[in-house]
Amino acid sequence: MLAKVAMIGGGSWATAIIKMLSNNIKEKEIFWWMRNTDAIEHIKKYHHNPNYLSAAEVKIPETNISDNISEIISAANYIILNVPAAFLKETLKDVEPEDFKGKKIVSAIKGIVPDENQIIGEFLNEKFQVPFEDILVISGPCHAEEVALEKLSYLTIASIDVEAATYFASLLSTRYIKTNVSDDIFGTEYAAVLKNIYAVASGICHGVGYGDNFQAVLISNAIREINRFVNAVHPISRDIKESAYLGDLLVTAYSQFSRNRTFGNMIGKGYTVKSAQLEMNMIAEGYYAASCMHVINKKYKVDMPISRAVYAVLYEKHAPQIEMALLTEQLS
Ligand SMILES: NC(=O)C1=CN([C@@H]2O[C@H](COP(=O)(O)OP(=O)(O)OC[C@H]3O[C@@H](n4cnc5c(N)ncnc54)[C@H](OP(=O)(O)O)[C@@H]3O)[C@@H](O)[C@H]2O)C=CC1
Ligand SMILES: O=C(CO)COP(=O)(O)O
Repeated sequence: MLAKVAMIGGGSWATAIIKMLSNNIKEKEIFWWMRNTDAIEHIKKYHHNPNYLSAAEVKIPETNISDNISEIISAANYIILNVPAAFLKETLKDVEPEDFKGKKIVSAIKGIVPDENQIIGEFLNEKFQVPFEDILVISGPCHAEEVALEKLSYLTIASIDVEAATYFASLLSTRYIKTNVSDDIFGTEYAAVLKNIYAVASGICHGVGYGDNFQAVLISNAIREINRFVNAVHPISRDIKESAYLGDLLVTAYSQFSRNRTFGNMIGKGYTVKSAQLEMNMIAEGYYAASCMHVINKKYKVDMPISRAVYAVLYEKHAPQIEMALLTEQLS
């Protein structure tokens, strides 16, 4: 059966995945939903997304592109959700559980749905009755900007249905994209959410003046926090050093392209949350995740000093300089 893939979202990661899908040689039909009608007209006319990855001139092929989400979802059998988690409920407000029935729903989102405090898989399962077997997750250390430049990158596709994950991975692989497959949807999602908080921490530390030596200690502690948390939520045998976990943490904490690190750096330098968000024009998921994880961890009570420190800076207005100094006393 010919794969029909729908992309829901019009940001940088959506644009990068559209590029992968269109550079991949397997025959497929691509459908694309975004809310911005001016961008839709621009893409139809000039084959570039005017607002995201525009500097790299990512070429968009002839695509079925529309702002009618129901039409786009009904046309496809693989639906990639790719808006920041904070906007997922609004994006899917006119979508019914019936619309997702019999389709594979792929989350490319690395975030938690606010208010619900659920990872995307749990949210889809509870609100749209999508069986867990029909949920796929795209993760791994991979910035959209490097995809645009065709720099070698590795993605992990996770699903309980490993055969579906393997097939979907085969639609993404290209000369510059290699893929791994995993069955750990819960660990993969939570690790991707948490690394955004640690990338914010990394940026804050850089912003207040800590150097590479401390950064290495921070990230060594961060991977242990991730390990403790995913083991508490979903205790299976996994190697936390795999690229979907440790690799994603490293790239987000260190890369010049990371939205979360950039956001944290501004906070460390004294910007308010509002002004940092306005300056960026892109979404740092770690900001929302810090609050959601604070709530979720009330249930699990995992020791997470870095996550707690980021929450204190972003939501309790603690001074970054003081909060990070207190944190240094808790790391080893
Ligand atoms: N960028 C990357 O390298 C990677 C991102 N991800 C994940 O992909 C997901 C999407 O992020 P990314 O593509 O980077 O996002 P961007 O910051 O590039 O784009 C933001 C997106 O959010 C939309 N948006 C902004 N405000 C609203 C709103 N109020 N209501 C509805 N939609 C809104 C924008 O639409 P509009 O343009 O119309 O304003 C745009 O589509 C995130 O979960 C991220 O963690 C995962 C791996 C890599
Ligand atoms: O998940 C990512 C890279 O793997 C993207 O991280 P940022 O949102 O911080 O850029």
